[in-house]
Parts: sequence; C-alpha cells; structure tokens
Amino acid sequence: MKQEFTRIAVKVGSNVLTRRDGTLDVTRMSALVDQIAELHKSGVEIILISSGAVASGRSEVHPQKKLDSVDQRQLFSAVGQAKLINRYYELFREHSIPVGQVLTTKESFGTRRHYLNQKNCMTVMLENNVIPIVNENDTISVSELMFTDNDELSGLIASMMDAQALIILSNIDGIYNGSPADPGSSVIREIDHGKDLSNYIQATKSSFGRGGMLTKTNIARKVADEGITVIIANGKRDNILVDLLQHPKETLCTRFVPSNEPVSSVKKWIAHSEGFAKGEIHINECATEVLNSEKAVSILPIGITHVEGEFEKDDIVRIMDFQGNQVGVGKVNCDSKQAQEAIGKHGKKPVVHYDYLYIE
Ligand SMILES: Nc1ncnc2c1ncn2[C@@H]1O[C@H](COP(=O)(O)OP(=O)(O)O)[C@@H](O)[C@H]1O
Ligand SMILES: N[C@@H](CCC(=O)OP(=O)(O)O)C(=O)O
Repeated sequence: MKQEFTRIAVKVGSNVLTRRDGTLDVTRMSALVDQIAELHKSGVEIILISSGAVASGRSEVHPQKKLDSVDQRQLFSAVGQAKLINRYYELFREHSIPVGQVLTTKESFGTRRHYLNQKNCMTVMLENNVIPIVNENDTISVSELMFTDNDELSGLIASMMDAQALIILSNIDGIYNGSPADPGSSVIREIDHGKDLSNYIQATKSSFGRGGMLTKTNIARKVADEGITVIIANGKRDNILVDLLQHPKETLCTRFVPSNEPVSSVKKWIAHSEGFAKGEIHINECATEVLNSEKAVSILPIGITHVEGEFEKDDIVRIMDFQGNQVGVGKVNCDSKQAQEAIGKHGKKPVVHYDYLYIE
C-alpha cells in the first residue's frame, strides 16, 4: 500500500509506556514495536523518541532515605533507561530489526557542529536499517540544562532529520476543544496555521508526563511551520501507528497542517535554538513591519534600537520588536560590541543575515 510518508519521527510519552502503578507496560511496548516493525518493513524510515526511563526505573530501586527530585530523576533514569532499551532491543530482535540508543542533551543542539554530528549519527543508522531510539540523557540533564520534555526533543529530532511527519503518541486521542473530561468536548481533527489554541489547553497533565498538552501544542506548531506534518494521537489505541499512516482519514487524531514553504536546514536549527540565546536585538517599528511582510529581509543596523547581553559572532540571539515582544531568533554576524557601535548607521553589513534568521 502506498504511504503518505517515508520518513517519520514517533514520540512515545511516559504515560503510554507505563501502567497506573508506574511499572513498565511491556504489552503496550510490544504492540507498538510490532507496528513500528510493520511500517519499517513496508519501507518507512522511523526514528523513535521514547520516554519512560524515569518511570521504568522507579519500580526497580527503593531508596533508603528520601531523595530530592534531582537525585530521584538521576537514579531512576540511570536504572530505567538500561531496562527500557533492553526491552526494546529484545522486542525488535523478534522482528530481526537492529536498534541503536541515542542519548542526548539540550546542550548537544547548541552548536551547529554538535547538531550535525548527531544528524550524521542518525542518518548512518537509518542507512543501515537500524532504528534509532532517542531519549534525553536524564542522568546529566539537570534543571536549566533540561529539555522542557521529550515533546521538545522530538520536535528537534523531526526537524533535524527532515522527517515528513512527527507523530506524538500520548494517552489522549488528540487536542480537545475543551476539557478532555467534559463529555461535550471533542477532538479537533485539523489545525491550520495561526489558530489560537490557548483557550482549550488545560494546565493538567497526565501522572507521569512532564510538559503537558501546552508544550505539545507549541512544539507541534513550530514543527508544522517548518513543513512537517504533526499528529497527536493516542498511543494506547490498538494499531494506532499503522492506522494513522494507512487510514489517515478514518483515524482519530489531531493533525497540524504543515506549511508548504520550504525552510532551510540552518533555519530549522535556528528555530529550535532559542534556549541558547546569548542576547537580544531590539528593532524599530519600521524594521518590525518589513520583517512581518512577505519580503526576505535581514536585520540591518539602521533598524536596530538597542542591543542587550554580550554575545560573540555566530551566537544565537532573540529578535525583539519595538514593543518588546520576541518575533524571531537568529545567528549574529558580529559580536555585541560591533553591533552596538553600528546601531542606526546606514550602509553597514547585516547584524543578522536573512539566511540565519527565523521569524516566528
Ligand atoms: N485541550 C486538551 N486536549 C487534550 N489533552 C489536554 C488538553 N488540555 C490538557 N490536556 C492534558 O494533557 C495530557 C497529555 O500531556 P502529557 O501529560 O505531557 O502526556 P505525555 O506523557 O504523553 O507527554 C492529557 O492527558 C490531558 O490531561
Ligand atoms: N526522559 C524522560 C522523559 C520525561 C518526559 O518528557 O516525559 P513525557 O512528558 O511523557 O514525554 C524519561 O525517559 O523518563
């Protein structure tokens, strides 16, 4: 059967993989592995981003004394990740599919070089028919060095690997147009660009999840803007992955319509690099206007009102409009001192070139 996608990233949330008591749901894992194996055999390249390390480690160790949240996460994930990958290894082996483990950190996306190293690693895995299984390296990612959650990580991976679709599997059928607990609300089937969803999303999240629906929605929108279809669906439903690909119209989920404007690889990296921003470039009203137009424009010194923070050439900065709202992210062409000196001057080189500018 002809499929819409030939390369997909699949993110499986903690809740899909754990039972109510926090133990690893091996039956569910096995069902998902069977589906991934079926798609893999039909020619779809798959990158799996799997949560579940902390949840699966929790039932294995029983600390003598009370641990703080960081210690708990480090201890449980160290034990749980080994258990998780071991399970995947055994389950995929039944289908004669080799898998490889990729543990990453937010910092590993900070420089273009690290980014490309990771991309190369996963590309070579796919070329050799190995399914990459990605998770955050929770043992060394602490507080500000952490991803918001694995939804954020999955967005980065889908974008970096030029996936055609990102499928986020959670314990819910999609984004509801009200409280999911309210019988009157239903799943929004399709979300177009620019639709404001903030009224629908509740702050609640499932018992083992980290970010909740809000991060899922923000990530989904960003990734869809880069031309990648994003699907949020229920990983606990039988055959969900195969159904999503083979019977997309009949399968319940929320689908973010992708933008059809191509985004370059560098811009995709910049789009997800906001967390590494070293400073801010504030622009005036006129520059804000042109930036929001359809034109391809760079940030020139003439449109800059002030510069905040200290940065080096090639660092990531936030672009702020005349009202102080963030409108984009870019890679600077000079350091903060040179940018400062050039403010308001005509005929100078761009501080952020269009090729390295991502407007949100
Ligand atoms: N409008 C909404 N539609 C669907 N789910 C929502 C909505 N608002 C809040 N949620 C909550 O988001 C949860 C899913 O996010 P999360 O707990 O992070 O899951 P995961 O562990 O799969 O990443 C749902 O179980 C639900 O409780
Ligand atoms: N890296 C963590 C994932 C935590 C997380 O983001 O969970 P989720 O919100 O379920 O995707 C783990 O493996 O336990």
